[in-house]
Amino acid sequence: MKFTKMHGLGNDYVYVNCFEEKVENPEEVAVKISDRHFGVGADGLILICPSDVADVRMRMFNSDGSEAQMCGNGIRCVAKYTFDHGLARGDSEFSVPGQETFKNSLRVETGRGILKLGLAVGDDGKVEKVCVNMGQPILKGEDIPVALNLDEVIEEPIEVEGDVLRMTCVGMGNPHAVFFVDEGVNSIVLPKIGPKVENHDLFPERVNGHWVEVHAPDEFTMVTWERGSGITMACGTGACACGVAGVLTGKTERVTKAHLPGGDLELNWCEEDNCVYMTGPATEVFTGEWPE
Ligand SMILES: N[C@@H](CCC[C@H](N)C(=O)O)C(=O)O
Repeated sequence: MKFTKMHGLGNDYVYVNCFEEKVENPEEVAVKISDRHFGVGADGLILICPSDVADVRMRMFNSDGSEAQMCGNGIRCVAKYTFDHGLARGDSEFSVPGQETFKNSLRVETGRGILKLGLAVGDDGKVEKVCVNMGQPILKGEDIPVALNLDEVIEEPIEVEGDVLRMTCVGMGNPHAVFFVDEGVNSIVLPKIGPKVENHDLFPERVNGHWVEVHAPDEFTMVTWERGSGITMACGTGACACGVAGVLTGKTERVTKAHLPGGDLELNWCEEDNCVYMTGPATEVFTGEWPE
């Protein structure tokens, strides 16, 4: 099986072009191929497949083999692969209301529907940066899902190992719980608290957990424990959820820069269409062949 290793801000996945390859058991392959000692090493597996309704369809599997609805860093890499490898031409325009216009765009079918993306193409004809319309955030408790019968889950208490924390929950197709911390994100012991939050009874489908330090209304730093993959260097859907949580709690403005361990993302929860726009890089690292 031919594969391509790609990353978005260090959130790395093994990508398989399913226009050419067939992956019989992606859940099992994801676990084996993601292993950093016995496999290729990645946060998971992403399949780029033909679609009847969009340019391509993506399926993403965490390193524990679970399938997630969406991956923000992954979709930027899917767009780069699709354009750079000629799977689609992407020759129509894409614009962010009242902001940038991109000459090239793509439509990607995901577990949360069809998402549109604008491509910034460099002088070498390859995609350098991608802006994704991540859709409208999901705020109702049961839709995220969180086991709380609330229209919005803002600064609600959650007990973790005897401590009562305050969480704001946002769905970006997949579920996110955001914790604002005053004492800096380095004070968070992710391997200890991450699994407790991910598997807490309040989250029927588990959850991605993020800890956020706000520096200014337009700037924050975040660290992440991802559902199904643990600590990652970046989480795109998570950054969008943190941007939305910042607005809901009155801590940030709608346009923000998120600092993640692997680099920065630009976020815009646009008032005009209620959609979240996320802009960041996508990088191809190497190609290889997996024997199984
Ligand atoms: N790294 C991703 C999110 C991947 C899926 C997540 N772990 C989940 O299970 O929901 C991103 O960049 O959004």
